[in-house]
Amino acid sequence: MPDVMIVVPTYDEIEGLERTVGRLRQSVPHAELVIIDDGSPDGTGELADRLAKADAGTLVIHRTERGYRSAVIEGMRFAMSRGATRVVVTDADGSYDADGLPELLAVSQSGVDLVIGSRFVEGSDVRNMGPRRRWAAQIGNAYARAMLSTGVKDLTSSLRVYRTRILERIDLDAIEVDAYAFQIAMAVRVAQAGGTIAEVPIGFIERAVGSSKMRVFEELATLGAVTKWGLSGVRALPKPPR
Ligand SMILES: Nc1nc2c(ncn2[C@@H]2O[C@H](COP(=O)(O)OP(=O)(O)O[C@H]3O[C@H](CO)[C@@H](O)[C@H](O)[C@@H]3O)[C@@H](O)[C@H]2O)c(=O)[nH]1
Repeated sequence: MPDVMIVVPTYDEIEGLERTVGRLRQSVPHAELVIIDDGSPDGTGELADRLAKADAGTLVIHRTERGYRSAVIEGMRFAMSRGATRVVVTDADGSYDADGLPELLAVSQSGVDLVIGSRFVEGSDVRNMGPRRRWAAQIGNAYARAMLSTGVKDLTSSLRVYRTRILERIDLDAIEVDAYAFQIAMAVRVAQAGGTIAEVPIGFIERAVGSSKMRVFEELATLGAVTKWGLSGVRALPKPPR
């Protein structure tokens, strides 16, 4: 029974997947890793099968539906069904530095319900992020912080460690937003469920292989969702970590 399950959603990530999985498995060898692939046309699913065949700690779920949010939620549920106490979620392109994961897990082990690998706190090391994406992320995060009255600096980071005890208290089916807004919604839900949240600085290098699946409308949809939540009184005031 794994204590930690790493969830890696994939769609057309054939170029970077093997390296990313290798680095994650090396960084946290005691964890299991599950790739959730949505029938990628580029053969990512077949590559995932080969990686799983070569390594008992790597697993694959093939889906016929498509979507980041539903893939991550499926991975979370799979982790819970296998008895994991912590779920790591990260991207397949290797942009979030796997070397930082043990530190995130140590903070999680100390009892924090959601540990965010943060690009925007002191000590983080962000490279190659073009000005448009950097500004979109920073302005979006500043807006969300103000609207939701939270001090969390990187609400949209997708390198996270959740304790399953907090996921069990969240109605995952009730989350309707996807992409960046999904990341923010999860932080809000953790806070509303009484969970603690901490940020840990990480290394981040903007993807060098493959391409982003998120579209500009996702950024606009995120601003719309944050505005709606903020105006209706939703707050993401996490309990400070003990
Ligand atoms: N299974 C599955 N995986 C998907 C899908 N869409 C995207 N993914 C996977 O989800 C991860 C993130 O998608 P990207 O396309 O790399 O997103 P991004 O635009 O680079 O945005 C990333 O950074 C943001 C913060 O700046 C994050 O908020 C966002 O979640 C993501 O990590 C990648 O591993 C990608 O293959 C999908 O429909 N299905």
